[in-house]
Amino acid sequence: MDWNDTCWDQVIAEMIEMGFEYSSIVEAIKVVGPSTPSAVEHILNSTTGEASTTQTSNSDARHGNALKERPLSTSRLVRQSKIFDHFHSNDDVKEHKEDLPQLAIDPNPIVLPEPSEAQYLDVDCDWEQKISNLMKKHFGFSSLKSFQKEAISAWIAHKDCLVLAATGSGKSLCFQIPALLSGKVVVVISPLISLMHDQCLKLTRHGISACFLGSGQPDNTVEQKAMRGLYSIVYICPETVLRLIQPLQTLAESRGIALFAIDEVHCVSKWGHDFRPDYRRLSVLRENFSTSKIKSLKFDIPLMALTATATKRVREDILKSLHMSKETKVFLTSFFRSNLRFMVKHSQASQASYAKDFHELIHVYGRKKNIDENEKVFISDDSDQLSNSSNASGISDTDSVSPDDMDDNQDDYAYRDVNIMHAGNTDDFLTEKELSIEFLENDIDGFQSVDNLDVTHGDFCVLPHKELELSETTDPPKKPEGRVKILKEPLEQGPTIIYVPTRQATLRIAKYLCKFGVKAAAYNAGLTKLHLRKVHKEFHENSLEVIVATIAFGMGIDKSNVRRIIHYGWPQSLEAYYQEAGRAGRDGKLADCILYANLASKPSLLPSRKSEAQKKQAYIMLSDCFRYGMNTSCCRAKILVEYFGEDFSHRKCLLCDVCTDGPPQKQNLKEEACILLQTIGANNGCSDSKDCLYDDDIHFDSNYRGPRERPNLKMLVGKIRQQFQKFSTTDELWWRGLARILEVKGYIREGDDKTHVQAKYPEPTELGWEFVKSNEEAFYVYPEADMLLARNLMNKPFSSFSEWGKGWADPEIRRQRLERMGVNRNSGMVSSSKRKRKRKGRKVQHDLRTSRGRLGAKLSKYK
Ligand SMILES: Nc1ncnc2c1ncn2[C@@H]1O[C@H](COP(=O)(O)OP(=O)(O)OP(=O)(O)O)[C@@H](O)[C@H]1O
Ligand SMILES: [Mg+2]
Repeated sequence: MDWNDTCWDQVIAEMIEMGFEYSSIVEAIKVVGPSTPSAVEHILNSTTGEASTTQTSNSDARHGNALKERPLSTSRLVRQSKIFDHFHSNDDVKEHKEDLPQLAIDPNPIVLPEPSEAQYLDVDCDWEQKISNLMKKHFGFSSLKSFQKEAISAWIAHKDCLVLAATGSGKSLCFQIPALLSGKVVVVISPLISLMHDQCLKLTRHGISACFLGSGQPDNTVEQKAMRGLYSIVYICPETVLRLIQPLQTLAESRGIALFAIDEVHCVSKWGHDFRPDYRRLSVLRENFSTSKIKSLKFDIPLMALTATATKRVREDILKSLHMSKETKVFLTSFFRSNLRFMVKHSQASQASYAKDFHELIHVYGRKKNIDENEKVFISDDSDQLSNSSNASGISDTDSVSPDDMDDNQDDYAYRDVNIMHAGNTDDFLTEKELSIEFLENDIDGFQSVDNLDVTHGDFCVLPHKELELSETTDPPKKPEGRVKILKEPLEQGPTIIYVPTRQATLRIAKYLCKFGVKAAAYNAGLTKLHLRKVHKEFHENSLEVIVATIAFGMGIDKSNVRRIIHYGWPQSLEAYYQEAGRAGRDGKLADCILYANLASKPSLLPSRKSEAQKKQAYIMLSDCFRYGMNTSCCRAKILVEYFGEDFSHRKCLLCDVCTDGPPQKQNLKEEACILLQTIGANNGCSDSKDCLYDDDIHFDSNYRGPRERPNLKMLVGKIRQQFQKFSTTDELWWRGLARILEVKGYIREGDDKTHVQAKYPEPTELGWEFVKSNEEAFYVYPEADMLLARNLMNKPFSSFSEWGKGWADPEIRRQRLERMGVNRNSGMVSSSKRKRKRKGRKVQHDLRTSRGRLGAKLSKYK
């Protein structure tokens, strides 16, 4: 035989993993040669479907019942074998060894406890050692992290489990190991095709057969093969699972399904940051893969749900929505990532601020000042495609914003990529082959020479985080030596991901960086899949330095050495922010997570088709994010992990900007707080405010009926400026910050029936009035980011608002302004829809005037 041994070994190893018998494999290879697909086809299509069974029975005699009950033919439905049926006994392996000395067979064959024992599995049992060997063989590391151990124990005990562990902590291993251990198929439900690609590539590289099914998989033979049990791990998008229930049931009865893993399971919940309605329908898994539905099953097929970002409410929703068992084990690990350095920086986050904000990046990566023609290709071709694709779908990045989705400020919003999988028809440039799993598998050749693709397997605890346990009262905190050393160390080399809210921004920033010799590329769902795949590949190969992406890039993407995650513009939630920031520093080394946001402007909700309840929730999440940005006094990592319900009360990260720069000086704002509360009360017709000093200069309808007629914060600040000389040049921004502090203290609340990122139509609470009346002299607080910003603005001759505040004394100016604000002396405030109509009318008039003007100018030429 002239085939070389390595080839043989590889094919045999792959096929044993798929669940085929050694003897059948050898027979098949003798006929078709050492090619896995051909050998698989041969076995499955062979008229001796029985042949394999016959051989199986021969080998059964040698291997015992365990192997006998592993079916190879889909036509033969047998009872679901136990998980342990698939572990080889020592004898089995010895026999294999004798037959095939060259084959790298696990020297420590797996012997698992009896199923009865497994119900109460002791983690010190031998199975851990077996897993360790498998891990060493496939992944190059040998010990499970404790949450992985627990999740696998739950699976062995046939229990459902919910795994909540930090980004990059190794959740995938929890469902990969069951595939290796049991010889059955693990079905992984995953939301993004890019993520499925990524994981399949990695698994294949580690010698584990895997495929993905879904809209991005044009090769329909892959689906058939998967349903016949030819892949150990099958990634499926939720829509496809719903379509494939029946074939999956057949698979469960033939080769067997070890587990349904629902990755990124926060997508199930409406209260999460990335709700996908199809995920919610995954309760079909419990209904259709239970002992009551499939008679040959002895246990319901376990569900394993995994995510890095789920609040308590989301967790509860997941358990309920997926109909997970009442005995579901919930494994919660720390969300804290001790090597991530969080920072927030004020920026317009627009083209005007690129030079200032990307100065450092250019310094790190840039090589030249002139545009290199080669580097232009990263973006130039696709910018045309982008405009085509967005026009074709009728969505322009900025046009699709609905005014209803806006809060006061309308800064960074636009159409946002929702899901690369649903991104429309951008496949035109891709051949079928290029999207097939075979192509993906071939792709790994390109990766093999790249050291860095294979992530290092560092735990995140490499930084001395024990030292983080500090007393909050130490002010300034004592910085332990280990941490100080880390702070002084420069960031190691590695790529950067910049997250932006719009597709246009991806292109603009990538282009800008390329100009300075940075190897940058844009990534958004409007670009062709060809481009996206190229970006992925180059990112993994380390030939790209910066990726400028929308949310389409990243979820679950595992690259060890990402050194910076920059968010350029407000994220929509802390869940999304932490999920994206979690791409950084997976090697355990120091990495930066910087949020550049316009701290002078409230973030807006991006347009989407959300129900009222969802929109309300989205505003709450946006508000949390806004407050994270405004915070100046609390460790950022603490805010983030506590957001997910973790107790971090006596700890600080000592890396973030707040920990390192320290909070600003506390200020006594008793007077200002009382004035604000009383002004609010006076304008809310509140009886407690009768003894206030302010006459109601802006006459709102005294018979106002509903909360919508309340003055908003901006107007209230106008009143304060007008009535108090000492505050006449203060900035609205500053008062906005104070109002937020009062809201957090419970002194004011939202008077509107809508949810806003902070109280927009504030009204005082009982507690607020008590505070005003109290004899407490002082009200010391840390000024928030917008207050500090306003203070800087006030150092200038006039801030925009102080200019605005100045004219209020003049009755005519006041009248005009009130009119512009939509306040009618007789009827109170006009409704927002009236205001909108008015604005529209004004715009039409303006357009008419300008076109008339232009026409006039043209005509005048001919006079
Ligand atoms: N027990 C372990 N020991 C060492 N490294 C591990 C271990 N388990 C997993 N890893 C490594 O951790 C890295 C991250 O794993 P994985 O992609 O599963 O993270 P994740 O928790 O799914 O993250 P995300 O939430 O971002 O999807 C992988 O490169 C993996 O090889
Ligand atoms: Mg993952």
